[in-house]
Amino acid sequence: MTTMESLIGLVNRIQRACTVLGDYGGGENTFSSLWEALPSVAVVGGQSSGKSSVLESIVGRDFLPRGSGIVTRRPLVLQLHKTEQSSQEYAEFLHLPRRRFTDFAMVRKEIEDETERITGKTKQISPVPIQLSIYSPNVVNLTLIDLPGLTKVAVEGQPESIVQDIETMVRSYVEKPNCVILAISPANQDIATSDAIKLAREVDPTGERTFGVLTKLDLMDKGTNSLDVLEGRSYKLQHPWVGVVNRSQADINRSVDMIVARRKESEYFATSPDYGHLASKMGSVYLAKLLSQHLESVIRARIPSITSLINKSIDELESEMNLLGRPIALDAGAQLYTILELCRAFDRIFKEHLDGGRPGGDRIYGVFDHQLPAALRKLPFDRHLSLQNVRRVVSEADGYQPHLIAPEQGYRRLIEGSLNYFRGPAEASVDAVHFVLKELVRKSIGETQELKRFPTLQAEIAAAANEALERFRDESKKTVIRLVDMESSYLTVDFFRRLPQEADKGGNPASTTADRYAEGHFRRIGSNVSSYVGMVSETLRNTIPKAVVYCQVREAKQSLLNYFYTQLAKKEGKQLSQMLDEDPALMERRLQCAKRLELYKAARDEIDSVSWAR
Ligand SMILES: Nc1nc2c(ncn2[C@@H]2O[C@H](COP(=O)(O)OP(=O)(O)OP(=O)(O)O)[C@@H](O)[C@H]2O)c(=O)[nH]1
Repeated sequence: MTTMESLIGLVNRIQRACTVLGDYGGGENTFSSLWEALPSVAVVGGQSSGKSSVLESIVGRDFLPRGSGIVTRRPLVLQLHKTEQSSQEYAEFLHLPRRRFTDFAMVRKEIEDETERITGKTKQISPVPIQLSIYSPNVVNLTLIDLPGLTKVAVEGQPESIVQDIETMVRSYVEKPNCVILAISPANQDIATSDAIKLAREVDPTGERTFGVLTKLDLMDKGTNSLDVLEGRSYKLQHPWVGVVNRSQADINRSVDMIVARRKESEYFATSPDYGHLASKMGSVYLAKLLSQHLESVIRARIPSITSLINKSIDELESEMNLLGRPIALDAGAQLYTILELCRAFDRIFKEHLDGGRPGGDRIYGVFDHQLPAALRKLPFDRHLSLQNVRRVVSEADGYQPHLIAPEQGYRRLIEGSLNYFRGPAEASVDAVHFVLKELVRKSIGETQELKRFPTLQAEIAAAANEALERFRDESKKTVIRLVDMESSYLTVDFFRRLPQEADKGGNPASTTADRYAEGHFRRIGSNVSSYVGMVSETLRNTIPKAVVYCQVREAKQSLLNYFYTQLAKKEGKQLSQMLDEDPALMERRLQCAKRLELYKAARDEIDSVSWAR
């Protein structure tokens, strides 16, 4: 195989693989497009400019749909493969692998049918290409993309927007720097008004990648010629203009053979008084060779950047595949192992949140440092130990016999009443920490990359972790309530013994009985109780956090999933595989990544295997 054949063959193979994967440039696709990096030749021209005729004479076969209106409604990627002389000519569609078309009338029919399969009978256009390979001794290796003809008006049954839609589609091809533009203009029309040249001028102002083709030279008025165009004086391009003479409508109607038409075309130039001196550089056979050579040199120049795109894509895909993880094993043992691994991965992240490697654990300290003290400060002791209330409680406790020295019962009741208020903040601390832990579970599940693919297992782990947290919460509540109850069950005697004696304080030992019941007395009782309660509050402010950490935080760190593990051990293979039920979108993505990786690797091998003539 010559270098040229292998280079174009290389691009052809990569192109086919791209189409199979739905990569033909354009939006939606989340993968970088290899298609767009590949050089190609796009055929553009106004309606009836002779596009189909040029393509057919390059191929040496008629196989393109004909008719009035907009016939080409999907891009046709036409890959030409030169085969041994005298070998059988055939065509193959990518969407019908293994079916060889030897009858080119059937090829035409299939293009029509396949166009409609996507666009419906609505005469809409679609950017999804049809891919056709032709194997023939009469072609040169070349890939051409036939695009809908540029038009100015919509016709029967076609929406108004089609004019713009076609231009947009054609433009999307020709504006790519890798696209060689084959701009078809009819000779019997002023070149300045050519749709093809207008578009080419816009997207390729320097004319580096535009090949001008002038059709219908035979249809010019007698006595006029196109030498100004063909010799580059009317519109200058970097590449020489090529004139062609295709079959006329009458030839087509008489089904003049393409090979005969090619011969007639070369006779036309050879004997033409106007173009005779250009004969060797005119005609569709020459055009095909010129394009093939040019395409080859473009491909050669593009190979390094294609290679680096491929390598970059392979790296990206491989790291994505790593994130997506391997497909799951089928036997129960391996599945259990996988589940345990995933649980551990989650647990690790959860612990990092508590221990400070990740944020969130500090919010637990926030509960102890702010929420709890604030709640304790807000307890309504002022009201409970108001003069009025103290007087009421003490009197009620005394009954018919008022206390003589100190109101023992009254003190107890006031203290007990006060201590009851501590239940609220104690339970609230437990709940607050519970919610922090729950939130950390949620976060940790989200952050466990390995779990992303298993929504079912995610839900199971979340449920198990939350259940465990509930249990820890119940335990913790019991414990903090017990702390409060312990305070009421035995009062600190020393505190009261150390209180200054009533008599010492008054300064007047001869104080009257009336004095005893005076305001000052109750106020003192209130303030004594208040300082006792303050002392208890201080104690609880320190002990509640200890209880909460002991019952909830420490347990969560040590045994969040313990119960889940024992449940897991009892499960059967089927239940385990249900837990490892992957997100279908993810399975799809892995499949796509794998296919794409295969494509890129194959492309890389292809490139490696082509020996360069440097
Ligand atoms: N005499 C003569 N007729 C030509 C030549 N090129 C094209 N024609 C005729 O011009 C008409 C239009 O040619 P097509 O090849 O169908 O043009 P097209 O650009 O593909 O047209 P649409 O696909 O409909 O946009 C046909 O009747 C061809 O026979 C040529 O060089 N000489």
